[in-house]
Amino acid sequence: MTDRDLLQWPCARLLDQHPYARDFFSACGNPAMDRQQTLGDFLAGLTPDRLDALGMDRTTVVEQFLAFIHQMQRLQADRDTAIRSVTVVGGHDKDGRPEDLQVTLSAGEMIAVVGPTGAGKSLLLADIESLAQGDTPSGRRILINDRPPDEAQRLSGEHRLVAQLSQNMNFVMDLSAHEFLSLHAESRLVDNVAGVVDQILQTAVALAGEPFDAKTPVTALSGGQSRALMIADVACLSASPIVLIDEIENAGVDRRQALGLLVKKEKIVLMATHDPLLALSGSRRLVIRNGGIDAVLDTSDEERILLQQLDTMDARLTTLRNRIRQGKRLSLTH
Ligand SMILES: Nc1ncnc2c1ncn2[C@@H]1O[C@H](COP(=O)(O)OP(=O)(O)OP(=O)(O)O)[C@@H](O)[C@H]1O
Repeated sequence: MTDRDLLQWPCARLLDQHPYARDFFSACGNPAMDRQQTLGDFLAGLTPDRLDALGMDRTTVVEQFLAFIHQMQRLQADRDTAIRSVTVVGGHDKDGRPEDLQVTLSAGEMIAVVGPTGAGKSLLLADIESLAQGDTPSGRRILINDRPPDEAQRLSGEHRLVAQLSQNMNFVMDLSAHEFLSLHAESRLVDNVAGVVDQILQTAVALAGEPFDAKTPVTALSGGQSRALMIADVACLSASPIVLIDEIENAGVDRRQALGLLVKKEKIVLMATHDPLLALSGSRRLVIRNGGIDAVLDTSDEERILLQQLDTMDARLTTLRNRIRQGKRLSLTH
């Protein structure tokens, strides 16, 4: 069916199948409607006064109506495909022994990925990023909302499911932070580009150890500032529901605040880290050994109490770090 076929539908059928069309009619001032009349006849019958009030000619009203229905259908389709869960179906470890488990991660959850160097943490993140289907060295399969992703989801560039924040961040464009974010916001077709850009900048400055100006070229940002900018960008602008973070501890950002931001946006956050503060902030941690998920540890009550103590220690360390940065002396009391 083409959009234009809608014009032949009786209004009753239209309202039944597209109830939101009522909003459009009420914007037209709810003119009297015969439910058996076709939509085309109804729109053709709008009086010149009504068209004047709408500020559109007859052709534009029809185009606007069809565009409105199309947009609403797209929004609904996006909502229906919202990511509620990601499931990792075990493959095998480096020796080919079966990885006999299935782990489901839910929206709004932060999960740490831990294990010694070379254990296979990055490969697990890469498996999720590529929505592996038994076609990577681990043989794992990834399910989205309990089902294998369709080919379009795997290949789509427009609706990327996964955003990856890697340790090495190199900007190659010579733009200011403000110009860079504006370009991104425009490409995402957001309504209020200036407002969104301001929000990202404020968040990034709050996250970064060292504040920076919107006019700073992105190539002049420090490692920590770049990461802060990208975390704020992913949280505020990216539609990707899954965020993979490969180590964050040396980034010089307020790390827990950064994670809280992503989790609040109902994203699924997976992070390779050995920092106890971050690992215990998650609901669970996946322990990787010899290429396989060896255990899934829930954060225990005792660990949550420990996390509060770590928070206090971290706050003290941050104060000391700031005093060092400001060239001050340290003392036993502050
Ligand atoms: N299940 C597996 N089967 C076969 N090869 C694997 C498996 N898991 C990991 N590998 C391989 O082992 C190597 C090390 O893995 P990876 O880089 O993921 O480790 P890592 O834990 O991220 O290491 P680091 O902490 O040093 O970054 C890679 O070449 C990876 O492809």
